[in-house]
Amino acid sequence: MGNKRTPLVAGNWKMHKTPAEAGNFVKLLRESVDQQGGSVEVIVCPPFPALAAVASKLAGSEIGWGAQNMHWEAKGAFTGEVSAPMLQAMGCHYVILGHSERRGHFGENDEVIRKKLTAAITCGLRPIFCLGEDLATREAGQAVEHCRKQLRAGLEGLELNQPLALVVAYEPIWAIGTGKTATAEDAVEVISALRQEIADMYGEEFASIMRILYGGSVSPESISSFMKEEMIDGVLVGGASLDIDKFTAIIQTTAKLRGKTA
Ligand SMILES: O=C(CO)COP(=O)(O)O
Repeated sequence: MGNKRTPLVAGNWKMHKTPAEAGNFVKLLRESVDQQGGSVEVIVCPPFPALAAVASKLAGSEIGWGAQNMHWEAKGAFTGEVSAPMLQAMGCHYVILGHSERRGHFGENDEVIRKKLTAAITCGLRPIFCLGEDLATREAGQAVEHCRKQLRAGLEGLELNQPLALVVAYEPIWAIGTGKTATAEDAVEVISALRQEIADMYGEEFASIMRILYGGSVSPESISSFMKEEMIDGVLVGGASLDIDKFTAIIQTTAKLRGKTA
């Protein structure tokens, strides 16, 4: 029974780890979680300077990697930025877009995020499109509507040829880095609404295949409550993905509860 979606465990390292630290980490990760036959998809998203080290240590492994941001133009006079073709040339499969830290600290709005999503997909990168409400919005009972709106705003006019080209991550802002996770029920409520929205935009079949993750203070202790819910297709992990034991434990619990056998 259940759905056919392969669970995804993604580590967002944010602004952590030098190239040497990142290389050592993924070497250990490879030793402990590679060779599961793709029952769980695992990726890490290091900062830009560590991408080359990660790519070289993970070459030929089942573990993938992605970036945390990109510009929407392919090239040009944009000091300090990197583009989708550059990330693709580094072997990135994924790019995190729309993260609340980009929205909050760097002023990224729906229009910017939409342009980035389009550029990434056009280039063959899979965006992990993050969205989520702040505490005031949740307390006002507006969480579901807020997230639906963010999803629609990001995807407006976006052509998707296939549902695996995009991953959505529900990350309530009040749960990020706070040690306070949403309950699995909270996450299921929002994620079900997002899946319905995807069905309205792209059709039921699309919505049954596209993956929607939860993120926000995910830990070895909380992972099983999320992975018991068929509606949640994996997790986007911040702090706990920096620690090899914690990240490995999260992956192993996900494999145990939800791993797909080929
Ligand atoms: O922002 C996050 C992942 O993108 C979540 O971070 P934490 O797991 O540290 O709360």
